[in-house]
Amino acid sequence: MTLFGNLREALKKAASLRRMLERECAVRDGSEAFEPSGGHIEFVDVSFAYPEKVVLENCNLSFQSGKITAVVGPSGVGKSTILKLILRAYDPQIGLVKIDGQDIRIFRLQSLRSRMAVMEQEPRLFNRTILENVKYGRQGATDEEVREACKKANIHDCIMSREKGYHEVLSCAGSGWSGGERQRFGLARLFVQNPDIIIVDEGTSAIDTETETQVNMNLREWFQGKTTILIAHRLSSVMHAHNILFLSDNGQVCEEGTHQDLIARKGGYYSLFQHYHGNG
Ligand SMILES: Nc1ncnc2c1ncn2[C@@H]1O[C@H](COP(=O)(O)OP(=O)(O)OP(=O)(O)O)[C@@H](O)[C@H]1O
Repeated sequence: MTLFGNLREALKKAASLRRMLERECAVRDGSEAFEPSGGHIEFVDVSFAYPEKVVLENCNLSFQSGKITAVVGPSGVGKSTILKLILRAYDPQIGLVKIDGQDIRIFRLQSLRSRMAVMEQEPRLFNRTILENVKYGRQGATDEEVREACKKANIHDCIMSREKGYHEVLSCAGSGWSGGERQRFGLARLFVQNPDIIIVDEGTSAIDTETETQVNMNLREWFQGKTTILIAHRLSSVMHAHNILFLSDNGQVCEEGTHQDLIARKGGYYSLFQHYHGNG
């Protein structure tokens, strides 16, 4: 590309980012406290476009309360956009996102987001003690709650084997701890927060495949009874979901069911799975 071509592209991106930020400010705060009763999430006839691109058109989705739903589909189909709409980074131009039957726009943003968590597979760490890093999940959490969360996240013994235990100060990069261990700090933080709705976006994952598979295999156990959305950019893990939504262009659900259902159907999901794994 020529220098002018590059410049034009850069300016286009900057303009698009500015418009996006303007739109983000345009998300209006609601007035009601968010008190989910089950956390059943629905997209009702949702259409959504970024300034230069229509992503979802008349999209209808259902995420059952207390279950793991995986969202799968080709790259660029709108998987991450779906989670941005649930978190209200944006509002759809047409249609509704509902939780337990209520339009999520009525809720205070802070209240809504405090009951949801995006599981960060490479969590942000702070130059503070382990105790403080985990307490970041919920203001006011006690030391005992942190310890319980770390036990559940299977990192307690590892912390206790260190000289300063929970008082060891972490570096922002978490140096001296493995990717899997850092991921477990994030998990402990999430247990402390105890949200009703959990979003796992594999796109943010910088961990190795083995750790990732381990994480996804444990989702059922860790988040039993919580509405969990697994945005699956790769297919290594969706077998463990209670339901899989396989999306085609513009967010249409073209196949839905368990991994076994969709493999037996020998449709688009099956082909994608074959493509990644060589055999079904
Ligand atoms: N902020 C944005 N502004 C403009 N277009 C965007 C923006 N974010 C995403 N897009 C475009 O919208 C489409 C859907 O993006 P999204 O990230 O939701 O897809 P995805 O299914 O999660 O993709 P992948 O599996 O590759 O991560 C893509 O074509 C993407 O280029």
